[in-house]
Amino acid sequence: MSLDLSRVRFDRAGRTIIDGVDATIPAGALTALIGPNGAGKSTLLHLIAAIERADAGELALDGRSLPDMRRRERARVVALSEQQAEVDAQLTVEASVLLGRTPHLGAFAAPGTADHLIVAQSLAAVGASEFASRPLDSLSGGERQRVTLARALAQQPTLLLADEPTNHLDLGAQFTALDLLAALARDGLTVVAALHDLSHAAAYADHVVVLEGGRVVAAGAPVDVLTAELVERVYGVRAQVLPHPVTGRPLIAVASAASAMPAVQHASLEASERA
Ligand SMILES: Nc1ncnc2c1ncn2[C@@H]1O[C@H](COP(=O)(O)OP(=O)(O)OP(=O)(O)O)[C@@H](O)[C@H]1O
Repeated sequence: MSLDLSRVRFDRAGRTIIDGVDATIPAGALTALIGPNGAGKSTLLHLIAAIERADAGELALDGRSLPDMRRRERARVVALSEQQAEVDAQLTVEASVLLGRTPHLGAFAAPGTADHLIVAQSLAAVGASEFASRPLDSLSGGERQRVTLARALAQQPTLLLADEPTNHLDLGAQFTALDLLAALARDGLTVVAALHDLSHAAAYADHVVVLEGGRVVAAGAPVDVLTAELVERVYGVRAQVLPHPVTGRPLIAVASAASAMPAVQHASLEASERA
């Protein structure tokens, strides 16, 4: 299901955080949402998931307004994977992932065998089966991250939003999570992942949307968007974009963050060199 954002605006505390976002997120593809800290990535995911309501604009999934959908119906089609502080830390991993089934259960209905099977499959998909019976608050950051993604998978959405899904994960687990998201997209799921690692975005995304200051400053195929010029302009970092030796996808090699340093820092460096 394709997602269309049109002139989306969101203000908070007197500031415009999302400032007229227009974007088309392709169906059955992995879209990377990238941009510097504070660009508005998490906020935009919250607006799509209707956790927050936009002050203006439209957010539509296959032509249907997401904010206007009934909550329960929306929860059957959209899942947001983010590390949530509010989930009861005493819950077991299994019970927490089972919460993902809630939108699919009838009123007052208990989860059935099929729901437990989906939970087990979701835990297996993220490599979290072995800690299924442990309380959430006994998990490491990376283990918790996997459980968070498993809960979103258990929701069996058609649109999966993942906020920094590789956060806290070790190198192998990062690629396992990205492989999983890419495989889900190939199977028809529309995936939007906020990512910080541009090489991850380049390696895995079919489409990239770059946010800066609450605005879309570039969007398109990774090879067209992730240029050295864009990296320097948006992140203030000098980089070389090389072809990955195996995949040929862009690989962002950072040569220097010098252009990101404030002038005062240069001055103090020079002073310390003279001393
Ligand atoms: N409750 C709030 N009150 C005021 N400003 C807020 C609030 N929540 C977020 N913001 C501001 O909105 C802007 C966008 O924040 P958001 O978390 O969406 O950015 P992000 O791109 O996800 O950043 P990061 O990469 O650091 O996670 C930031 O400037 C942030 O300070």
